[in-house]
Amino acid sequence: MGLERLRAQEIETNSTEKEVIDENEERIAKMSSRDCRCDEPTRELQSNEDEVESSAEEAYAAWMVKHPSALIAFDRMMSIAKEKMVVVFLDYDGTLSPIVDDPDRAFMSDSMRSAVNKVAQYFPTCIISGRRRDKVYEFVKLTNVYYVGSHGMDIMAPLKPVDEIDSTLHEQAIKEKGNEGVLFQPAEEYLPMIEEVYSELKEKTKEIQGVLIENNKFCISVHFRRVDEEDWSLLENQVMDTMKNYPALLITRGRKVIEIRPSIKWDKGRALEYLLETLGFGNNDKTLPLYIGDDRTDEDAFKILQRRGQGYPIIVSSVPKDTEASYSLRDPSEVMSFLLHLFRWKKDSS
Ligand SMILES: O=P(O)(O)OC[C@H]1O[C@H](O[C@H]2O[C@H](CO)[C@@H](O)[C@H](O)[C@H]2O)[C@H](O)[C@@H](O)[C@@H]1O
Repeated sequence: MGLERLRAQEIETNSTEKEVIDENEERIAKMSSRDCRCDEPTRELQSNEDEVESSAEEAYAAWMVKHPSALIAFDRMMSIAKEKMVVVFLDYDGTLSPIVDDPDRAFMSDSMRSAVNKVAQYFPTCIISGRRRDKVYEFVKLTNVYYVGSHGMDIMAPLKPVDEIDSTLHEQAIKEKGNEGVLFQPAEEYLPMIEEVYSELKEKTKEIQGVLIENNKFCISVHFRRVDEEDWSLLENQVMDTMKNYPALLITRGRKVIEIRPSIKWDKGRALEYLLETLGFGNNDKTLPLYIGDDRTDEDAFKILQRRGQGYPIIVSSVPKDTEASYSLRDPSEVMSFLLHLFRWKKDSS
């Protein structure tokens, strides 16, 4: 059973990992016994706060019927994986690191880094982020994973194959694409325009307290998490006003962020597909891609997996959300538990 495996794994994990696993285990045990708790007689004097919390929990539980926990369903999910190559795709913000106020301080914990590293020892692993690729590397600092930045528009697969498993196809890809590794930047021609818009936006919004414009190379993030709510519409108007002059760029929304990017038909989903095909993991019968992400842009990747009927799209969310994902994890700590689970599953079976 999944939880037993988590327990057995404690011997090999450090204390922070163990605390996270304990907490998740307790939470999952509660979820599993939720039906019993619903049958308990309602206490007469329940505070409003308790009521709000319990209705939120009920809504979440109802949502989870459609998007079951990937921790609880782990054994079932992996029952088809034995003869296949699992390929792991991970979003960064909100998936490997918690959401924080300052985007420059969205650090990954050492225990999460260790979990990703363990997984990457066994499976080709790729981090796909909206951020610029070098920034994600600065946070993650692992040399055994692939990095994709700018919402899929900046792909770099390293020269050194991830473990021996994918070496033949990977080497072939390197041979075809050149010595620098597999570099693919479908929006290269937009670079000067992105630089121009970045400078204009910085200038235009400089009077608004708390705004942060992040240059993500092929995309721009306009953060308003630290902007006073009463200034949100002013900021929005200024962004829209600037963007009127750039019809070749597209505006999308993320978590307290307005994102600007080239309006080409390319996104995290296309990048996922490109990597699967280019690196030789495209065959449905032989590979099982897992994609874990929390944001709207990750939905593009979820859709691709659904369309291909291949692998598992897993959403990270602690609230019910409209999603194409089949499974869910509540937060980055559950992501870490899932990754350790995956590592242990492979270690045990090899
Ligand atoms: O694709 P991702 O790796 O999830 O990147 C999406 C955006 O993430 C970052 O912004 C978000 O996280 C910040 C740090 O926790 C938070 O302050 C912000 O409000 C969130 O929107 C990143 O800064 C953006 O550039 C990425 O596009």
